[in-house]
Amino acid sequence: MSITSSSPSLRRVVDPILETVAARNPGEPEYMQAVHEVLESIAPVLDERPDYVEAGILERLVEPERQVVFRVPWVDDDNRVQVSRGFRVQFNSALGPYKGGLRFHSSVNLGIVKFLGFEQIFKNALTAQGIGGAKGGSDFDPHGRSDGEVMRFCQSFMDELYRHLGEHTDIPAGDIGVGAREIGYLFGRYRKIMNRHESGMFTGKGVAWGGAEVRTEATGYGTVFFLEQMLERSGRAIEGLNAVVSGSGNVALYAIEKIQQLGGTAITASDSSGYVVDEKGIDLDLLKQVKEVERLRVSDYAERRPGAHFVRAGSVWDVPTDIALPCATQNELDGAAAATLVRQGVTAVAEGANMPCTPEAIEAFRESSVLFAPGKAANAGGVATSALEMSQNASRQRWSFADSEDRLRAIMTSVHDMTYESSERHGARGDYVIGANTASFVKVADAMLAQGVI
Ligand SMILES: NC(=O)C1=CN([C@@H]2O[C@H](COP(=O)(O)OP(=O)(O)OC[C@H]3O[C@@H](n4cnc5c(N)ncnc54)[C@H](O)[C@@H]3O)[C@@H](O)[C@H]2O)C=CC1
Ligand SMILES: O=C(O)CCC(=O)C(=O)O
Repeated sequence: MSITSSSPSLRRVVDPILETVAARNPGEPEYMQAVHEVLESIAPVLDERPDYVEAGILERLVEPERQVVFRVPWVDDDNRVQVSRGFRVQFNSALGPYKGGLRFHSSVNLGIVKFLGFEQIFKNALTAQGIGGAKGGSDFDPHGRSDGEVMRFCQSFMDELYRHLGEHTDIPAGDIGVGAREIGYLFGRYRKIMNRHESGMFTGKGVAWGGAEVRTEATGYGTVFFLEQMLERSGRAIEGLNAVVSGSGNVALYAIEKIQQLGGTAITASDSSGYVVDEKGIDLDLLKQVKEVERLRVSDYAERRPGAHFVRAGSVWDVPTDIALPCATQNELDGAAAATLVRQGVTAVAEGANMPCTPEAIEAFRESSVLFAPGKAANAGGVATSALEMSQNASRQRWSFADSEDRLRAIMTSVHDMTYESSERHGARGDYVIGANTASFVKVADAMLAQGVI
């Protein structure tokens, strides 16, 4: 269901907003895509709640509360000055302090950060952990850079960003290109500048210095927990099924781990150079060694693993599978790839990455009744566990791995149920896109309504 099938009066509400967003944010197709998806999904809510429209909730939602763009100068190993660009978009704090990751990748620009920040508002609402939405990052790419270069870049990045952060203001975490090493350097610089060990101002920290058990695993595990719930609702289970996974970073690795723990077989992993197929099931220890420790390519995995093969051309979505888990990056699974997956009998798709499926791909899954879990629901386990990290920091407690995993599983079950129930309530049972967008939008809109025009 989309608003395009709804009344002309609703189109009169949404179309001018989409036009304004397009005019105000030229050259930001990913941001437009994210806004379209949400606004086109919430027609049933707007129908019931004209007060949201009258209070200008939509117009306010699509305009970030604050956007910071800044220069990040740093010195490379050849003693040359490099200048990167830094971003933080503090999108919406109606539900709690700004919360969302930092991405370091050459493709990062303001539009990418805005699409991620916009998605984060709704994802964070679904976790029910009292966190607002934000995202940030830089066009600096850590790949191929020495530890010293990464450290100097992170320190310079924090030299500006620190003034916008704080445990009650804005709490960053990792995303593409920002893992344990980068978080260490960023946190260290903040601590030095502020002269205080403010644990709750960053999540994803090392467990020995304020980090939470399971945060590393949480996004991948959470995606699989959501998938498990979705399959269970239709009388199926992960056990015995094959999964095709894209990516080989944080989300992909731990999605693979949980699939294998639940009796499924994850048979692929990928990076920007190509993908590996390993019909016996990915050897996770080897993949972690190659990607996390040695920071090499998936082709190196294939070279060391008997029976696995590396494919440079084509797409990981060409591999026949029961389950597809896009865990790499935005728009990595398009309409043609979706058609191939459907033709080859895919049962369920869960987005570990943010917006990895194009609108055409989502439409193809809907038309074929493939179970489809949108990222803002399926990958909410990462940020939810970040909120658990903040709770532990505030109360100076430490929860065990098992306890933290139980809490993550309970949150993902609740995200699933909330999403499913909202899809039912809005006349689209089992459509998790409608369910996630309507359930989260209502939470944010109610908070904005209660807090007045600010
Ligand atoms: N880390 C987290 O807690 C969360 C991450 N996400 C999303 O999950 C996705 C992956 O993030 P992480 O695993 O954290 O990052 P990462 O940096 O650990 O891994 C990213 C992976 O994607 C691959 N990749 C990047 N660009 C690619 C391209 N153009 N083609 C093919 N592969 C490509 C990289 O090779 C790498 O394997 C992103 O969309 C991110 O926004 C979503 C929720 C939370
Ligand atoms: O853990 C966090 O604060 C943010 C994770 C994130 O960036 C995401 O959910 O996309």
